[in-house]
Amino acid sequence: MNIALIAHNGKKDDMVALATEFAPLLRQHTLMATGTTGGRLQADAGLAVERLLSGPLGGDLQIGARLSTGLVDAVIFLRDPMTSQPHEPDINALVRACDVHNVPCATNVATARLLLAEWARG
Ligand SMILES: O=C(CO)COP(=O)(O)O
Repeated sequence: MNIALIAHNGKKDDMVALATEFAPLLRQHTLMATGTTGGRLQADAGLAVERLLSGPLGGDLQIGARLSTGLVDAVIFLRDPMTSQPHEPDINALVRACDVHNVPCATNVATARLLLAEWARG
């Protein structure tokens, strides 16, 4: 599967912890991420990740465009609901694209865990 991983700054530590815990599973898939998230996943979780643009520079839109053409099978997007983002329209566009194309999109750690645990089950 092609999996997109994205985390806002306040959630990046949570993303690294989640990815580290599920690293054996994630290594079996093709991973992409927005720029800064991808850097953390490479450096701190030891994962091979394709890094796209940073979110505020269009990374969410890149992932949304791929997803809309069938190139993304699942999204883990740890959004920070306590911090407003300059690129809120891009974020909404990505989440909307997931709904339009019926692609699983976990926006918090609890849901991400359910998804990952289900994939780990096979
Ligand atoms: O802003 C983001 C998602 O909306 C994440 O971007 P970065 O991974 O570059 O911080």
